[in-house]
Amino acid sequence: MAPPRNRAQDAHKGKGKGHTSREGPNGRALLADPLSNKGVAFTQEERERYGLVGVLPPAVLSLELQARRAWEQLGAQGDDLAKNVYLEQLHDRNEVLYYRLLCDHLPELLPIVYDPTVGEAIKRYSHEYRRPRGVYLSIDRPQDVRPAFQALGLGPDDVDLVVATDAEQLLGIGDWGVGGMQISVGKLAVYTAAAGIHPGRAVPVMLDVGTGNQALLNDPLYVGNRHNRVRGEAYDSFVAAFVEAVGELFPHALLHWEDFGPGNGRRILQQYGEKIRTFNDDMQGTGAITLACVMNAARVTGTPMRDQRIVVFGAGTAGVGIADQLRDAMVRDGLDREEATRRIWCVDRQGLLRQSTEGLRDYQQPYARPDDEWPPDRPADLPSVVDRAQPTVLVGTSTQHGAFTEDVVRSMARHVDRPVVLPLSNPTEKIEAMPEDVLRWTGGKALVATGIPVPPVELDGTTYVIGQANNALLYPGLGLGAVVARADRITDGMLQAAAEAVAGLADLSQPGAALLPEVENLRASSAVVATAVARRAAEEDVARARLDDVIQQVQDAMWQPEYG
Ligand SMILES: NC(=O)c1ccc[n+]([C@@H]2O[C@H](COP(=O)([O-])OP(=O)(O)OC[C@H]3O[C@@H](n4cnc5c(N)ncnc54)[C@H](O)[C@@H]3O)[C@@H](O)[C@H]2O)c1
Ligand SMILES: O=C(O)C[C@H](O)C(=O)O
Ligand SMILES: [Mg+2]
Repeated sequence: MAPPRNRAQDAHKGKGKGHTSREGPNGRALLADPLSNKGVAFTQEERERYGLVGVLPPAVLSLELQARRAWEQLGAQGDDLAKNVYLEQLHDRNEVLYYRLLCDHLPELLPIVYDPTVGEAIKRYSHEYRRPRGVYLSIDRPQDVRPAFQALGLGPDDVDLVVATDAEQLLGIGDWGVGGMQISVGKLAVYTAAAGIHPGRAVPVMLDVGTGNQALLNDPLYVGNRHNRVRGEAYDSFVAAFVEAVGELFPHALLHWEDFGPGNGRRILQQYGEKIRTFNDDMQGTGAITLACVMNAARVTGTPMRDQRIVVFGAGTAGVGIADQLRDAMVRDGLDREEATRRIWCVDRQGLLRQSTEGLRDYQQPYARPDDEWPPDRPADLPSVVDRAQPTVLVGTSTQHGAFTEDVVRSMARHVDRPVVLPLSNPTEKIEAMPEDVLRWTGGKALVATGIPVPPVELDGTTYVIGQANNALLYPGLGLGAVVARADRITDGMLQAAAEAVAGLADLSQPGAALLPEVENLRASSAVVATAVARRAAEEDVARARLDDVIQQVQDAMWQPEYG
């Protein structure tokens, strides 16, 4: 898994001696190459060898001291968006230093490079724009898809991972066109910080098919395609050209789809999911992390999976992805598919989804309740559904801030002793309820996890740690496991193995314990998840790599933010 054109890493592996300009940039060009740049950490010998004499101030600093300086500079930034911009600039200058900072301060910096600040960075993309990062593909120039990847100068064995978005449904903030590049970049940063995916072997991609966001179309500074979203056949053949180019040029790469609209996202997965190494993070990653959460809640409450009653509010990409995985888990716990489906109530804009509901989408259909069970004249809004269905678990993937009102949560708590409340919408301004409120309304009885990071809540002498039910706790390990195993596909079994591994890492012994492992331990937990995923791939016969010592192979595959 040698990195392409990365002098710092080559040197680490003892291949760094005698480099000439033929093998990589020298002089000032070397400082401009973020994967090779060490800045003032270049030793005197390296400065002489690489044509850096007189280019740098004389002192040689260690990575630790550079990280201390960067941390100081970061602290001087005015707000979280400024911190995000600062970190992205560092990312563009010196990747080892960037990841060193990220790995050393994951709980503090994940919210800056990822959710929730990444939402702000997406919205401000064209205004904060400084440098490009990743591959931008335009639907107006499908002939450029292949040359754009070829221009990376990478060979067939050089890429492990491609993260792509078309930016139609970014987090809960909707369509932000080319600004969506920041979600591909942010997801990859998490892959590297959390699971050691090599930053030089991962490619963020923006599939610019236009935008329906009028404000962007009217903004003279907007740097994306200035037309409405293209749909239909042209869209599908653009996506097909992308999949084909990646498959041919980088045959071992895992293809991760992020923040597509529900129609396209599901269709793409149906088309390619069985054929290539690919997954949709919002449907499958979110489904699996939520399953981990519910499995642990079931441990705490003592209510087995098959007895759960689940209300999903917001039956879109994430909501139905979650419903699917919870249903399958109930089936594994002894129910038949029909019984399991009947234990899930999906509520969307139209209220409870019923067979007669107008505008039902195909992926919602399996969860539509029979009309004789819920007559058309019965109220079907969230409070009525909660009141009648008496759920043990309430999932929020609606983007509706405050939708889990005091009434709804109290009504749930009237029927179950320990209600499981999961307001998963991101970023902060979209969350269905804040954990502090949910805990207060239920006298500390609720088990809560959220998509965004939330500080612990103190209530009546107990500290409630809020697990972050964000796919970031799952997809890095899933991806690393698939890469190590060289899995042909991402199977349901691999997702299930990832969910079980994450669930098993949470310490549920204390009152107020989080339902999920702490972000602080994400690197260690991603390795455990990757090991479980790779093993399952081998069991299911989709692993192409020989896995003699999976634990060691996972460790060996994890890139460390260190200079060579
Ligand atoms: N925590 C996580 O890991 C995670 C992962 C994926 C998505 N999410 C969050 O989930 C939310 C939804 O994302 P998505 O990709 O599924 O989007 P989506 O557009 O596919 O789905 C949202 C659904 O909510 C419905 N909805 C909108 N307004 C509603 C209302 N007033 N009442 C009921 N339903 C309503 C929409 O009709 C749609 O079906 C976002 O905020 C996203 O950040 C969280
Ligand atoms: O990106 C995240 O933070 C989680 C999820 O993929 C989302 O779309 O909200
Ligand atoms: Mg997403």
